Amino acid sequence: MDAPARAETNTAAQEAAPAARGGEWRTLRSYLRPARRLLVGLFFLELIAEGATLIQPLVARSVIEHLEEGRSLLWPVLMLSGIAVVGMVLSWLGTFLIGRAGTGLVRDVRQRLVRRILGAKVAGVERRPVGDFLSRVGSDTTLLQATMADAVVEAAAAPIAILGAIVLMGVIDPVMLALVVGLLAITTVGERYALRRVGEATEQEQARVGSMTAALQRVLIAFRTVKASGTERHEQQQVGSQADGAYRAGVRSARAEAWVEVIAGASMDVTFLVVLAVGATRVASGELGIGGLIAFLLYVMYLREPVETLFDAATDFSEGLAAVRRVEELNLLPQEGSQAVGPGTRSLPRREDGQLQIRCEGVWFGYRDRPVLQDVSFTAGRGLTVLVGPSGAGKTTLLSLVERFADVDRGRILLDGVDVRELSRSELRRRLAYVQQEAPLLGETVREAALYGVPHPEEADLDEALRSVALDTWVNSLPDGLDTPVGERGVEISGGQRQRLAVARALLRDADVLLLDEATAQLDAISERTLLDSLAHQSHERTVLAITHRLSVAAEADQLVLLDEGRVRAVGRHDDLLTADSMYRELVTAFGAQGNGRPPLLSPTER
Ligand SMILES: Nc1ncnc2c1ncn2[C@@H]1O[C@H](COP(=O)(O)OP(=O)(O)OP(=O)(O)O)[C@@H](O)[C@H]1O
Repeated sequence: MDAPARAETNTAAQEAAPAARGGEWRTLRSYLRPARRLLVGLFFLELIAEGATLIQPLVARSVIEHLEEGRSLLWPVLMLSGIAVVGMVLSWLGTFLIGRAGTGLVRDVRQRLVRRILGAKVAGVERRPVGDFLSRVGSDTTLLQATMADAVVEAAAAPIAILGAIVLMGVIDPVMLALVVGLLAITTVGERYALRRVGEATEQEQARVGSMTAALQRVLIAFRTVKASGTERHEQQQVGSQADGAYRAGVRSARAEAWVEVIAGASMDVTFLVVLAVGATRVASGELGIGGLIAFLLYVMYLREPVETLFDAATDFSEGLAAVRRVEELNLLPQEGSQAVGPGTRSLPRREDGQLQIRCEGVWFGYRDRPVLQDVSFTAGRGLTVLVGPSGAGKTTLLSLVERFADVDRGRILLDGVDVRELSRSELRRRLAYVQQEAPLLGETVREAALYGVPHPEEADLDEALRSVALDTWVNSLPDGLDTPVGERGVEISGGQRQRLAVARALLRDADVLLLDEATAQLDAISERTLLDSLAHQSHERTVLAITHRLSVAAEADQLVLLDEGRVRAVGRHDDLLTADSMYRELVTAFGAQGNGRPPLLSPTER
């Protein structure tokens, strides 16, 4: 296997592995780093709130002692009220700030993920189902919010609150304290087991949600095909079975969470009853005052909250770490990087005549270990060069290599003598305009779609580009003209109009090279003719490299490159190939037989 192919396989293996397993805590810390000041502030706020609650039992003991001694209750009652008010204010502030920190954390993680996805290599992104990205960026990050900020602050403050209570309980009665600590320790063992189950089930649930989103996405993209094929029920079962899988994992998670809750609650209830029973005997034997017993019981009740907080935080962490693992897998997507490979970045001088020569020299390329292009060599200069050949011959792959969506395994692709790998990707892509096979539209209106990625949009250029793809009349007929919405996937316009709009966008980019991957495939014969005339005109000023199965385009070309099973079979003009190459003749005959509404490319005698 070639080195680049091996590198790609290795990266894929890395990705497939549970990416950040074991390193989740480090990752989590990196997520929290930007909010660390706020989190530290919240931690102290939490401590003050806990402190205020901690002294309540002592004040309560003092109320009882005041009552026993017949003294005024004014000060103790005022103190209790003051503590309650401070507690409420701090509680509001803490809840709000924790919520804000959580939302901020999710925003940061989402923005980082989107940056990583957009910077990733094309192969890495196209290998995954789209829905999988959506669920990781959407629902997994939401899970992080519920978990992290709350859990981090509260889990950090709770042990201190527990410690404070334990110290004060020790002051009141060390024997009963030993009892309480022993009981709490026993319950921790069961809780740890249940928590591990929560983490596993949550990860499975999120993975199933990802698969469900991906399945639904596929259905929505091919909605008409699904309807026309009558496969609604089948698809419903497919998506439904993923939803069912998520449900079953969710139930497992809920069961484990319920156990955590029960263990937390039971440990406190049992502790309270044991303290009450043992405390009563100690009061009876005079080892403890009644005020002391009441204060101790209040501390046991007080302990319930931080102990439950700790248990909840542990559950949240288990869920959150499962989300971290899934989010981190996307963060490991191999990145393109903007820099050129090799000794240094070169740049292409702007040419006055605005066209660049593309030269392929002995290009080899394979997906994993399967060769797709083999020793491909040809030169495309000013004018229209058309790549033709049977399906799967490697035409789209060749354009991908010019755009550097992937790099050649062997050989070189040169732009005006400069290896494309020695150019930064941004410089390279600035000089190219590319229309991909499906011609998807980005932008909400006709104007936005046409100007997408156009560096210096000018209204006059826009009008001209629309005219040259014969869309001007259509745009004028729209209710809001250029500002008419075109729908999420451009479904409110026809396939042909969408392709023409994509070509207009490519023309507007004013690039030196136009790369068109079946850009006329969805046009009717008359529209195709118009677009071809326009392209022929454009190609006097540019280098156009176009793929087509329509040989009406090929006949217009300055040069044809016939690819077959990844190899260049013939290069020349339509007439030359017609006489010299039997495969080309067969393709032309087959095309003529389909009837494209134009004069036949072969005369009856040639056939
Ligand atoms: N991302 C990929 N991973 C693995 N194999 C791929 C990938 N993309 C394309 N191939 C394979 O590479 C070969 C060439 O594909 P390519 O799309 O370049 O052909 P093409 O000539 O453009 O075909 P068509 O005319 O049908 O669009 C095909 O056998 C295809 O299955």
